[in-house]
Amino acid sequence: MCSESCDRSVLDEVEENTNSMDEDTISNTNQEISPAQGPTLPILQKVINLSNSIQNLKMEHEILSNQVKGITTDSFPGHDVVGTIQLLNNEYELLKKKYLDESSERKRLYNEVIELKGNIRVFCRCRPLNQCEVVNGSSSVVEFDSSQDTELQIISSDSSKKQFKFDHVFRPEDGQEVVFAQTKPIVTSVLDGYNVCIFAYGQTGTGKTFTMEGTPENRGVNYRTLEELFRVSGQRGGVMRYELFVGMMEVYNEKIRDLLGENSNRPTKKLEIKQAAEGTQEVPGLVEAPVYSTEEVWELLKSGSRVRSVGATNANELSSRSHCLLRVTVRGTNLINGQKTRSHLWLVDLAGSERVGKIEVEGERLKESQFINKSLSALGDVISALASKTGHVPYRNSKLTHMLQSSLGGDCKTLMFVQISPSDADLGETICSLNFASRVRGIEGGPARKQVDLSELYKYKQMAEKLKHDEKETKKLQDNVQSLQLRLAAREHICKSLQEKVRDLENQLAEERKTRLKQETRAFAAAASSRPSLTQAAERTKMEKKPPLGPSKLRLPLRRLTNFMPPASPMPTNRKTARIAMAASDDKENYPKTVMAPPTNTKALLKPRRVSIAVRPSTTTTQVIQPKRRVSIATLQPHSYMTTPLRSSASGFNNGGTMDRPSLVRDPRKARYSRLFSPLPEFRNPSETTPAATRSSSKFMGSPPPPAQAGSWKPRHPTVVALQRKSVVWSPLKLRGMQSQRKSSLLPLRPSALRE
Ligand SMILES: Nc1ncnc2c1ncn2[C@@H]1O[C@H](COP(=O)(O)OP(=O)(O)OP(=O)(O)O)[C@@H](O)[C@H]1O
Repeated sequence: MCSESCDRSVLDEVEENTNSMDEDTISNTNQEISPAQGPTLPILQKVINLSNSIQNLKMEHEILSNQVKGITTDSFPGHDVVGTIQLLNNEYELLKKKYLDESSERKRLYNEVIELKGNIRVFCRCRPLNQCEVVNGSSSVVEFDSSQDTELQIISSDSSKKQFKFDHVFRPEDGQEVVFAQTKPIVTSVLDGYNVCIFAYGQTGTGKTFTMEGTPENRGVNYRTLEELFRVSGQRGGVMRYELFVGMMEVYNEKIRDLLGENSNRPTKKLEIKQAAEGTQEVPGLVEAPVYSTEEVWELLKSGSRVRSVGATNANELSSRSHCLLRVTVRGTNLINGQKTRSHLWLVDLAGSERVGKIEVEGERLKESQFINKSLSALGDVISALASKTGHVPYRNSKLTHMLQSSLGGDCKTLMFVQISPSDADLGETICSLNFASRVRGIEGGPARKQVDLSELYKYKQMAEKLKHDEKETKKLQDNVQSLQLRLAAREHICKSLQEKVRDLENQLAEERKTRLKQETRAFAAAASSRPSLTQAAERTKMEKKPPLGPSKLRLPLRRLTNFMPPASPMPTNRKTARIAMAASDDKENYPKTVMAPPTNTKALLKPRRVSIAVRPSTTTTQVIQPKRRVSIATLQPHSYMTTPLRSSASGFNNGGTMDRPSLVRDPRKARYSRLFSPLPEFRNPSETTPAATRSSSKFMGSPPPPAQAGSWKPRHPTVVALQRKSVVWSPLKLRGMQSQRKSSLLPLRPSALRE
C-alpha cells in the first residue's frame, strides 16, 4: 500500500513539474518577448497554438484509445451472436425439411382421399326444363332425394322408379359455382403433377357445353378451372413455379382441328396423334399458348369456341357437331428441391349422343351424327374394357379415345359429367346415358400416378445411357492400350534379346572367320611348297581362294533372318563361279560370255571345298524350291535327291571329298553358311594330311569318312555334333533355344565336352 501511494505521489509530482515546466517555458518565452523584439511575437503565438493543438490531439488520442479498447471487447458480435445465427440457420434448414415432408404428406393424403372417392368419378347434372318443354307441357321424370346428393330416381312410363347412384348429383337449380365446388379438388390435382381428364357426356341439348364452357354470365368449368389454377399457383409461389399452356382442338368427322391455330392467318394444318418418346400422346404442330392471367384464358376460350363446328338440329339450335378438347399443360418446378412435373388437364365437351332418327338429320348432319356416334361408341368400348379389366383397351379405335389414352383410366384422375334432361320426352335417352355413366363409375381405376416431367426424365435417361456407353468404350480402349503396352514391352524384350543374340553370333562368326583364315593361309602355304610350278599354284589360288567375307555379309539382316532359300538359277550366276569360270578361260574381256557358258571342265573347277551348299530336289529348273526351315545347310544338286552335309559322303561324294556329279551350281549365300560350318584345324580328321584332303574336309564340316567307315565315324566339330543330334533350323528362335542350352554352340567345344 505504502509503495503504491508513494509511486502515485511521485507520478503526480512529475506531472506537476512537467506542467509547471511547460507553463514556465511559456512564461519565460513571454518574458523574452519584449516590444523591442517585435517579429518574435507571432512565432510565439504560433508555438502556443501548436502546443494547444498537441494537447487536444493527445486528449483525442486518449479518447480513441479507450474507444478501441471498448470495440475489441464489446462492439463486435461475440461468439454467442455467431452461435445464435448458426442455430437459426440450422433451425431454418430443419423447418424447410419439415415443410417439404409435410407438403408431400399433404399431397399423399389428399390423393388418398381422392382415391378413396375413386379416381374415376361420375357427377350427374340435370338441366331444368327449357321453355319449349314447359310450353309443350312436358313433365319431369327425375326425382331427387332431398337428404341425398348422390342419388336420383327416374320415373318410367309405367310409374316404376329406377334409382341411380353417382358421386354427386346436381339438381336443375344448382348453379355453376356449386358444380365447380365439387370439381375443384380434382382440378387442382393437376398442379400436384397428376393427369386429369374431365368430360361431359350426354344427349344433345342437355347442357354439356353449358357445364364446360358456360356463358359470360355463368362461366363454366373450363374458365373456372384455369382461374383456380392461377389462384393456387399464386398461393404456392414461394415453393413452386408453374407455367401454364393452353391448347384447344376439336375432333370433327374423325379429323383433328386446331381451334387456336385456326384464328391465325396460317392455312389449316392436318394434325395427327403421335406417340412421344416418353410414351405420351402428342399432337405435333398443335398451338399451345402460354397463359398468365384469367383474362387471357377467357379470350382464348372465346376465340376457340367461335370456330368450333356447330349446327342447328331440331334438338339444339346450336348443337356441337364435334368433340371439343381443351388441354391445359402444367409445368411445375419445385423451388426447394428442383423436382419438375409436367401434367395435362383435359376438359372435354363431347358431341351429343343422339338418335339419328329422332333428331331427323340428313345429308352433312347425318354424316356428322354417324361420326359422333361412332366415336362415342368407341369411348363406350374403352370404358367397358377398363371396367372389365381386359388386357387390351381399344384406345385407337377413334381419334377421341386415342387422344385421351394417357388421361383415361389407368394412372390418372377422371371425372365424367353425365348430363340429363328432365323431360319425359327424353326418358329413353336419359336412361341410356345414366346406364352408360353407371358403367363408367364401376371402373376400378388404379392409383393415380404423379407425372414427373417425362421429357426431362427421358433426356436424363439418354444422357445416362450415353455416359454408360462412353464409359464402356473408354474401358475397352484402356484395356486395348494396356494390352498393346504389354505387347510392346514383350516385343521390346524379345527384340533386345535377339539383338544380344545377334551380337553374340557376330562375335562367333568373327572368331570363326579368323580361325578359318588362319587355316586357309596355312593350307595355301603348304600347297605352294608342294607344287612345283608357281604359276599352277597361282592359278589354283585364283580358283580356290575365296576372299574373306566382307563385314556386311557376315550376318543376315536382323528381322529378315529366315530359312527361305530362293529358287536356284539354272545358270551359275554367283560371283564365285563366275570368277572361277573367268580364271579358267583366262580372258577377262569374254567374261559375260564365259558366265553364260560355263567351262566344260567343271569337274576340275568344282573340285574345291564348298560344294555342299544347296540342294535342288528336282532336275527341272522351272521348279521352285519352297522355303524350308531345315535346309540351312544343303547342296544344290541337279539330281533327284536332297542331301545334307552328313549324308552327302554316303551318296554324292567320293572318298576324296570331290563330287561325282557332273555339274554343280553354287549359291554364294549357302556357301557362306557352308564356310561357317567348316571344321576347325584342330578337329580335322588326322588321316587327312594333304592340302587336298584339308580342302575336301573343310567342305563338309569334318568330311565324313567313306561309306564303309560311316558307321564308325564320329563328328568332332560341335556344330556337326549339334546337327547330328538335332536337325538344324536356321532361325534366330532356334538359335536362341540352342544358345539357352549352351550359349556359344558355334564355338569350339571344350575338350571335356567333346569327349562327351
Ligand atoms: N343447368 C342449366 N341451367 C340453365 N340452362 C341450361 C342448363 N343446362 C343447359 N342449359 C341451356 O340448354 C341449352 C342447351 O345447352 P347446351 O348447348 O349446353 O347443350 P349440349 O349438351 O352442349 O348440346 P349439344 O350436344 O347439341 O352441343 C342452352 O341454351 C343452355 O343455356
